[in-house]
Amino acid sequence: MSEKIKYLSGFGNEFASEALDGALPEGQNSPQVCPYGLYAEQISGTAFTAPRGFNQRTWVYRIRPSVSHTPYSQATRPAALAAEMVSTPNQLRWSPFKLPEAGESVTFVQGLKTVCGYGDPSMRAGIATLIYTANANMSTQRHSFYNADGDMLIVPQQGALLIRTEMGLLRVAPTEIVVIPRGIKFSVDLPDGPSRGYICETFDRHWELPDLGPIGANGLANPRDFLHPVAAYQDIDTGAPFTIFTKYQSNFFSLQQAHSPFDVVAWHGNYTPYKYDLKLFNAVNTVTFDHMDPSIFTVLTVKTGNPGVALADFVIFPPRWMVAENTFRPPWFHRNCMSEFMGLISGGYDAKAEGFSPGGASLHSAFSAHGPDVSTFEKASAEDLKPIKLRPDGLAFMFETSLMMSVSKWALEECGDTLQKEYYSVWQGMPKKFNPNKK
Ligand SMILES: O=C(O)Cc1cc(O)ccc1O
Ligand SMILES: [Fe+2]
Repeated sequence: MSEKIKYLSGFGNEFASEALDGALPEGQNSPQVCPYGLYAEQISGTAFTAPRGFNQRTWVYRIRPSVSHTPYSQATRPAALAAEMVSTPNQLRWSPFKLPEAGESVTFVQGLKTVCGYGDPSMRAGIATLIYTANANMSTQRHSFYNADGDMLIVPQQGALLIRTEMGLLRVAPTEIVVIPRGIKFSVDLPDGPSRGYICETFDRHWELPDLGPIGANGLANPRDFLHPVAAYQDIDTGAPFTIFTKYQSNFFSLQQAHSPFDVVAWHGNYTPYKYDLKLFNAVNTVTFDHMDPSIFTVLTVKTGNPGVALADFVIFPPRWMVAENTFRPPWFHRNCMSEFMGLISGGYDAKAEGFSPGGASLHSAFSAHGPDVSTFEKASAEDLKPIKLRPDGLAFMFETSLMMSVSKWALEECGDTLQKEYYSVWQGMPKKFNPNKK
């Protein structure tokens, strides 16, 4: 795969793409006979009757209709995916999640592990935070996957992902993210070898750009920087069968078919995977004083019906200038009704002097206190407040949810010493500074 992959840019657009000239029917979706003998198929990502501004569907024109397959059968679910969950309000932190051992072969789907979450995809309510660690290509095994339960916002931390989807190809490297909406089939290869990353799975609605309010018409993640695939099809119906895995009601099923599921020659619509490079995020923040709420760094959001309350916010902490005067610049001590899962793509993070490493994670659940560790507090209370460029190599992110998440048994017990049992100690020994005689 050496040639450059092409993309269509925009957010929420009606796109149209054809890999063969004239493969898209003109002026209608389902003609009596489609060009080139293709089958027309609609993929609906919202209810047929969703209001226009929310309605998402794509028409695909494919070599065979998706329904030409043998029955689904129960498949083995990856052991740490959607398994047993435990309730705990403890502040938790994990060292970098371990990559597969050299002798193991683990694909992206086989390497999915639930860290925390809450809800039920059957009720279309909830969220899950997953980690993937993988070292094997899905395409060589003719494996693909679709998630009937939720959209997946994938944050690669180590290694690029070459993702073949029904709508075409995407290459997604660390600093980029990709959203695969529910129901869309995809297969992941690992051109850089062993790979790791984070996933926010949302069981309701879809990701949107946040409103900008007084910021105005531009800023944060700009719509034109979101990239969608162009049609690219495989016409393969010989050799080994193709296996499609699906997660459906948190269970795993698989089906087999004799032809490639990536046989879409043309498509049009607004229900497609897309990627975005976080380096293009146009950060906005204070130019006077005080540390702003992290919502100022929201890249994408999944709303609830409750105004301003997100099922999930995807927030980043990018390299940026810090200029606030007379201000404690790192994140303050706080307790939040929302739950905060954080990951680190590269570099470091301004609230923690050490222990929060790229490929690791932390969870600060509803109302569990957290904030700067002792050494960060001491340093930031004494530092000279000249303008500084904060961590040119640092890229942290947060999945913030209004739900109270449980934590998987795997993340609490089975991932071994990855869980930092002494995390609480970073806040022990905060010196008493109070002196009623000195203001
Ligand atoms: O807890 C964290 O580190 C995330 C966070 C960052 C910030 O700048 C303000 C609040 C907040 O929860
Ligand atoms: Fe926080």
